[in-house]
Amino acid sequence: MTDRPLLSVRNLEKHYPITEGILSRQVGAARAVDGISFDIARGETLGLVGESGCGKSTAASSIVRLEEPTGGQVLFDGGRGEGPRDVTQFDEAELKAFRRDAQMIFQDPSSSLDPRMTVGSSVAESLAVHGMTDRARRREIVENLLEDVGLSAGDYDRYPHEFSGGQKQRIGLARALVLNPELVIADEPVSALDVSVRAEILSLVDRLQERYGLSMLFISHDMSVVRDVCDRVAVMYLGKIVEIGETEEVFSNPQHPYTEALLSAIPTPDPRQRRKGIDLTGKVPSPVDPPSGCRFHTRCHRVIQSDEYDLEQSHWRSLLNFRDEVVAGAVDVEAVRESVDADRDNGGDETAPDAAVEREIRDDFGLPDRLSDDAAERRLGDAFDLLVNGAEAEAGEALASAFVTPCEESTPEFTDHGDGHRSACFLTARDERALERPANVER
Ligand SMILES: Nc1ncnc2c1ncn2[C@@H]1O[C@H](COP(=O)(O)OP(=O)(O)OP(=O)(O)O)[C@@H](O)[C@H]1O
Repeated sequence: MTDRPLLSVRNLEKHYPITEGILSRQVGAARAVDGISFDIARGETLGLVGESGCGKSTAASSIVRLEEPTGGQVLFDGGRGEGPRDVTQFDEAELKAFRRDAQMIFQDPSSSLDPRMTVGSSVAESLAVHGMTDRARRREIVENLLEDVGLSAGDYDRYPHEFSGGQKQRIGLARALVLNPELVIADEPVSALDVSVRAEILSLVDRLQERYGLSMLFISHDMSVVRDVCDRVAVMYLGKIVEIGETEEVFSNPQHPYTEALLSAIPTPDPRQRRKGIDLTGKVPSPVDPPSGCRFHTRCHRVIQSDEYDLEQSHWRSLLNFRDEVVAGAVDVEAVRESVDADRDNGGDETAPDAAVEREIRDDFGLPDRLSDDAAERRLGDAFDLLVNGAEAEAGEALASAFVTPCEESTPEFTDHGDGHRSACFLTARDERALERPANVER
């Protein structure tokens, strides 16, 4: 036994080429996993959480090389006493041996079960593939394992269709454990299951992890699931890890606004415990053209204000949303004008005055009729004058030069909060710097 982690992922990257034309010329790349690093200790469960599309599954399949990583290292320090070795450099034979030590569990257990094979033979199959020729011994191991996962030895000869979703996932667990792996990567193992059986499967995973001394990478989009089974959690957003730390610490003291937003989405029976309405609207942007700087800045409720202004935070967020939509040419002023006209029911001869159109657009974006900061209001007003007069591109330029957040200008580095808790956000970096200053220096 050593103190070295079982798995060390270093700057792992998976960029999918985007090609065009009959010659499949590469015109870009989807940076699904864009330089992530973490360790998993022996016997530890690390959760990898984030919304759909953040790159969690791609990270998992790149670690076990179901997909070929395009960069970085995956150092595995398995029990063969050879020390940490880089999975990304393994040849076929080494990869086969590694895949015995590192098993995956998927969201849909049916996908890995052959409907024409008894579940016992399905579970026993990999024993045969890896050289166990004694059929009776194989059967004995599998029958014991079926009992370990809460099924019975008698289930050996039954077929997948005879089992419920939860039972099939138990079979999935048995299949993953049959070769006595050191690492299990579980990709959303309970997401496809009825809520009523999720807790059972999660507590089974927890029990098996302890009993078999497994290290686990547990992938989920659901923070509440992660809390139950993980020692530490890594929060992933658009190909990057934005926060990592011990589960209790991350849950009680989240440092990254994205973590905060994910936590606020957990339903709690006690409304007093609910975190204040953080609106995680919209989808994760495309990894083909991720936002500059901090990738979360386009959705962040704490996006940092420019020093020039002092606005209510929600108005600053709205201003940036408005700016981005105008720059993207996505604000249809004429459609707004028509709808204002229709509402006024003025017979259609008179078009809505610009002021009414502006009010409607402000309303759509959650912008007040007048911003509290005079300088910001002046610049917003100027942009509206251009916009309602059909000069959309100029309005976009005016907004883009007037309203800029430091979050989009450079990429935040990790700040260390102690005990391995780290987050990559300018806000926390700024707070830490402020704390380091002597007390007599004004913040
Ligand atoms: N073969 C591919 N080619 C191009 N882009 C891809 C490919 N596979 C995945 N992606 C993109 O990579 C991003 C990450 O996808 P991934 O499935 O890893 O996310 P996820 O967090 O696991 O989400 P989900 O839970 O929905 O699977 C997505 O934007 C996805 O569209």
